Amino acid sequence: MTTTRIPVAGEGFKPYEVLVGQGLLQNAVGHIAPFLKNRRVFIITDANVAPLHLGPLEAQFTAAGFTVETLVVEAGEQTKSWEGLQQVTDAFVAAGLDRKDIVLAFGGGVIGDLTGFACAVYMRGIDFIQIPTTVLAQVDSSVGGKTAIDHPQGKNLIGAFHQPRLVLCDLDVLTTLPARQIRCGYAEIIKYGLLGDHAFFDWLEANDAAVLALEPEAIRHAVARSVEMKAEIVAQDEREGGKRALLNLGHTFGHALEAEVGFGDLLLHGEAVAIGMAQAFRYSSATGGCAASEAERAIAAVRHAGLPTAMSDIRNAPFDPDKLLVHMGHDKKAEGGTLTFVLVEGIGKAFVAKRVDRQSVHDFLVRDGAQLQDA
Ligand SMILES: NC(=O)c1ccc[n+]([C@@H]2O[C@H](COP(=O)([O-])OP(=O)(O)OC[C@H]3O[C@@H](n4cnc5c(N)ncnc54)[C@H](O)[C@@H]3O)[C@@H](O)[C@H]2O)c1
Ligand SMILES: O=C(O)C(=O)C[C@@H](O)[C@H](O)[C@H](O)COP(=O)(O)O
Ligand SMILES: [Zn+2]
Repeated sequence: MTTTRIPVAGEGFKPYEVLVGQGLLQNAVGHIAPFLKNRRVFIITDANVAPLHLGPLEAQFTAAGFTVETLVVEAGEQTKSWEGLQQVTDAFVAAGLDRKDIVLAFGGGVIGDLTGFACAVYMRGIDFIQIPTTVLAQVDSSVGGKTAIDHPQGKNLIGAFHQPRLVLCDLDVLTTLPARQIRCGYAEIIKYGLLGDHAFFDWLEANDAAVLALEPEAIRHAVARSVEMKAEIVAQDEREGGKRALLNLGHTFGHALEAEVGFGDLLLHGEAVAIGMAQAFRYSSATGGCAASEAERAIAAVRHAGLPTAMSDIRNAPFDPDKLLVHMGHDKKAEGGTLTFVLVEGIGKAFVAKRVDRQSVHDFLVRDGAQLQDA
């Protein structure tokens, strides 16, 4: 299989490439060495990835004469926190990293977001390279430079835009992922079809089983097409002044659910996005913007992949609509106290809707299964 190279270039940042293919990590030093100014690398990974994949990566750099230092953090969303950030930056200080050093974020989206943010603020900015090891991180979080930690009131509330210098998506590392995590990545993959590429959605409808089974050609196409779409949008609007918000389809609803359950294994990000996308289609259909048949088809495709599509699919449902609305008020797309949502006219036709009526969202949430606290 050949390696696909996708350029990411925009006005406000240094261009970089996303490499997608098999066996990339077997030549990690070859890909990464051109970016190293000091003869050392600092790797951040988590406690699940380390025993599975860290050894060969460290050994390669050591054999090539580089000093390798590694920090292994706890796995899971809870690590995208002030404590997680403190742990990482303390390790940078202890290692004496300087502005010529490069950090490797070796893990899923949690590691990429946390490492990227630590690199954005340490010494006011040092370089990092993304080596995403989950489907979700390969198709989405490793590309585009959004880095952050969570706040109890809202997802990714403390963060920075900080682009990586290179992204290495080695499809081979995905084979050790649990099925639930592959499905989470699929949620962000189908998001691209739903927001702006009907042909990709059609292809996914026909090939979801092959993608979820990580069949080589299917997963390669799914990752490459997703990255291509993200790169195209980020190139036009790195700081989310307009079009980039489309990548947030399902996230205003989904992030509120994640915050409400307290950011943990009960509801993973991809699952929250899956429910959120279904809600965006149902809300758009209920308010007359999208044909019911389109909404049904979109939601059926998400459900067919084994993803949740309703709040009642979450174990500790029901949710209080007022509490969800408080979280939505902390969404980064909100403006002057008004809510912004990504809504749809149909499959592949998402748009940004500003000043969405709060009461209509409240009523929708109740119809969609949220329950008033005193009811
Ligand atoms: N920055 C962005 O643009 C962006 C985009 C989408 C999502 N995100 C963020 O990404 C995070 C979710 O990322 P995620 O789904 O990758 O979660 P994650 O980083 O928690 O990884 C999921 C799980 O898989 C394990 N894992 C990782 N690689 C593995 C492998 N190869 N084999 C076996 N296990 C492995 C991890 O240890 C973890 O338990 C969320 O915090 C979300 O907000 C950010
Ligand atoms: O890259 C983007 O832009 C996205 O919105 C991608 C999302 O999948 C991702 O979850 C992102 O972290 C959400 O950003 P936020 O600004 O809503 O926190
Ligand atoms: Zn997301």
